[in-house]
Amino acid sequence: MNLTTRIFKIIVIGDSGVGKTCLTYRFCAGKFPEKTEATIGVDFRERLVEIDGENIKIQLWDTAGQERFRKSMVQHYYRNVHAVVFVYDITNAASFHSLPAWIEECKQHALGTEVPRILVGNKCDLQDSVQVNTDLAQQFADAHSMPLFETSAKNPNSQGDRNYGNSDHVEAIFMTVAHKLKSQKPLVLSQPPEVAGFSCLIKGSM
Ligand SMILES: Nc1nc2c(ncn2[C@@H]2O[C@H](COP(=O)(O)OP(=O)(O)OP(=O)(O)O)[C@@H](O)[C@H]2O)c(=O)[nH]1
Repeated sequence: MNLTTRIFKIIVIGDSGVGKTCLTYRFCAGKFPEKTEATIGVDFRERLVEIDGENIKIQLWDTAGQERFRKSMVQHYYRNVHAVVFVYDITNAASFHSLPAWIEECKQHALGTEVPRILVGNKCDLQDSVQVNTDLAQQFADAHSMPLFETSAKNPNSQGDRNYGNSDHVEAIFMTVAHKLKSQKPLVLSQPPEVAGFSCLIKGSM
């Protein structure tokens, strides 16, 4: 019997308002939060999943998009990171144009190229307000060797131009990252098993 639980630390970064809190909440709590406030420092959510008979704890570090709320915490985000999720808002071109700066921040904190990265375009339910088309985002993703996912934390079943037909797409995105990490060589962090299911720390305002 396997008594250890591997922990995967995944940081979620991108401009303020792109939906990082909503995406992480969707994955950990299974729903869209009724109300969110700007993240201060970092919020931390986690969910226990089982992959191929092994317990995996997926820790999502929801980082503040606003510079003034990041400064003091930023060093902590980047310690022992297993994967990075870059998020932009498909209805906000500026959030897409900020991506190089977020990639640079990772580089500044010595995140190696071996750390898997994915790109997520959020808010696909708002198809009438698209400012970043899929082809442009795909070119960027290809140039940085990242897979691209377009989704909606609000309605993960939203039908967009392409790729959005899968049910609970947000779930599939984070599980894809977890599967990728599991297939890599064993990681050092482990801890005794906890109660089955998931636990989730959420902001007081929700
Ligand atoms: N329509 C729509 N709105 C969304 C979606 N995801 C988030 N939002 C809204 O976008 C706003 C910002 O969402 P947050 O999740 O707080 O954004 P954030 O990236 O965590 O922002 P910071 O904490 O400031 O970095 C909120 O009003 C959400 O309700 C989505 O998929 N669709």
